[in-house]
Amino acid sequence: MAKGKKVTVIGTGNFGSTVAFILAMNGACHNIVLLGRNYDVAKGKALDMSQAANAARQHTIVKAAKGPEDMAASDVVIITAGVPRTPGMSRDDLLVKNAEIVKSYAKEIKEHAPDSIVVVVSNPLDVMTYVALKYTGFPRERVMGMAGILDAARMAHFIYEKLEYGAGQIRATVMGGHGDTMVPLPKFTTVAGVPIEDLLDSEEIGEIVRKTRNGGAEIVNLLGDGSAYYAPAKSTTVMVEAILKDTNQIHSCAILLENDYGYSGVVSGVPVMIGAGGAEKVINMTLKPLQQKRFKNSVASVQEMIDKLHELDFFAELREEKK
Ligand SMILES: NC(=O)C1=CN([C@@H]2O[C@H](COP(=O)(O)OP(=O)(O)OC[C@H]3O[C@@H](n4cnc5c(N)ncnc54)[C@H](O)[C@@H]3O)[C@@H](O)[C@H]2O)C=CC1
Ligand SMILES: O=C([O-])CC(=O)C(=O)O
Repeated sequence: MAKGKKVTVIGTGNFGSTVAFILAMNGACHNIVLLGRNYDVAKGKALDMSQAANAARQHTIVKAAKGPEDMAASDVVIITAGVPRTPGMSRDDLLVKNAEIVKSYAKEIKEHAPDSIVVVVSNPLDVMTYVALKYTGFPRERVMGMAGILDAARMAHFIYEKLEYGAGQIRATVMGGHGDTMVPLPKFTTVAGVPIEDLLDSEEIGEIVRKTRNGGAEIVNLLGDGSAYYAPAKSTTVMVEAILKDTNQIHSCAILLENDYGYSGVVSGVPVMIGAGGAEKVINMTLKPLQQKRFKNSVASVQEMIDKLHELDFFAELREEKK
């Protein structure tokens, strides 16, 4: 257990509750704070999770926040508040509504947990990470979005479905934005070190890439009234534990690009070394021309949404602050 460590989870819906529950079950930290819109619901869930931690022989304490000030001294703050999509919608359709929600919480984090590392999960993920970055004013190392670990886990699942062996040994890589233009990278994907191109033909790999891109929508269509949360929550705890335990592991995360892969000023998913300081280093891999083209396309779709927010004068408050 990371002694004395504190994690605040904002949003007590499916994603927020599940991520907090997994952290409590793993004994990843001493204190978890649930900050939701309804105090009684947050308190009920916090009590339930604290009792589960006892059953699991962990001494993590989960508490409900009475207000945003209770996130003070958090090492990590996870933003899960936001509306999920329903069948027929794309993640991008959530842009304006969720940008307002993430902005309001980013301002609270800036005020009450100024030294924390922020992990964003609300969708559309890359733009929400950008919004959190701007409205906390934190350096890029301390504001990351979670998606690449989830998308890679989905790709690994689809590879296993096809191969019927290698479960737990599949290392998939997905870069780019967490949307329809994400970039699964079969060339950087192996099973126990064996490249998947030696195990599957190009048609089979093409099908895996398509299924990975559609992985979130497939679950949205099946659930009918919300989106996936078990794999997303587990993937988020991988990032949070890498921070709390200072592992220096490399994971694909959404981060502000600053002269990375030829881009600056836009958020996208790239391999990042994660440690106690957050995103301590962006790993620049050499992409082939087709991979570069797909990454460019993905970056452009995130940039379009950032531009749309600028058109709506969403960042006006920041201009006022600077004056
Ligand atoms: N990054 C990723 O890979 C993934 C991202 N997501 C995203 O995570 C977010 C949360 O998903 P779920 O927990 O499943 O949804 P949910 O509907 O179960 O919970 C949403 C939470 O946001 C809060 N919320 C909603 N409107 C709010 C408002 N106006 N102000 C303050 N809080 C508000 C709700 O009170 C609730 O706590 C969604 O935006 C979803 O698209 C979901 C899965 C994967
Ligand atoms: O599909 C969605 O809307 C939720 C999400 O981001 C995912 O599960 O990948």
